[in-house]
Amino acid sequence: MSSELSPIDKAKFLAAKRATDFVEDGMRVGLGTGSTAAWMVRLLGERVRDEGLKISGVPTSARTAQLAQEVGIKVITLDEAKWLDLTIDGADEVDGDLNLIKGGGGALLQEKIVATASDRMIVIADAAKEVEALGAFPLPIEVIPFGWQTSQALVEEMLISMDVLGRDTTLRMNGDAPYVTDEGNHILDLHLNRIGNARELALVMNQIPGVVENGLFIDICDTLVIGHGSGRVETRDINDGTIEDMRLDFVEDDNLFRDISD
Ligand SMILES: O=C[C@H](O)[C@H](O)[C@H](O)COP(=O)(O)O
Repeated sequence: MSSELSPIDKAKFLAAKRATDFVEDGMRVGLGTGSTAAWMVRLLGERVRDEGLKISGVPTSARTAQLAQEVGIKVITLDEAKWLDLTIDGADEVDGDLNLIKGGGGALLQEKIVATASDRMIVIADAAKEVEALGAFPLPIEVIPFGWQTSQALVEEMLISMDVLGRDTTLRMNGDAPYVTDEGNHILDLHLNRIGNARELALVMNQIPGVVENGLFIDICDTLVIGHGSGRVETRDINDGTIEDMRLDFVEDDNLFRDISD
């Protein structure tokens, strides 16, 4: 079965596997969204089943909630958890300071709330997600449906006033209809190419009426786990500066690899 996995899927799996080592009995864990995070949820489900690991999971989307329940993780709400020990999530881009673009899968709002309410955020990714400067991946901006075109115009005006080079903004679609997030909102994707000052842009975007949240995660990620198709896994922690470089065996497990599509 593993031979059917592409190197990029192996990389995602291995990053997820290393990150689950940080999960301990009794923890309240934020469960991210996306194809990489889905591996992590499945691996935690294995540990719950095989080792009797006792954790409570706070999912960051309806689809992660469903997967977590399917694999036997106890699911609670953020309000029940109040504060989390750890959140593990994927990312669309990560720079050298561990700042991120997230929201390619539309879950940025819940993801940012959950990650911010955690003692530690671990991001898991394949090596292709590492960039020198954020922005090649379109930046998602979640807007409320009411007056979204006005919000879009205000976003574009703001980009001009900030001298941002790429200013093309598009409404994310789901077939013929606008994409709708779990919170009932829409998403504008900003095609910026390269973001000069991500910190400033993140603050400014959230001042625009109608904007609920943006996909820039600044100073939120503590630890980055990068997987490679070769089996190499790098773990970098921004707080203590540690870097770990290891190799993990890729273990075939039919149960694990079934139904991993997200
Ligand atoms: O909204 C989606 C999330 O931010 C994901 O974590 C992000 O898009 C990465 O997803 P994937 O692991 O599928 O590349």
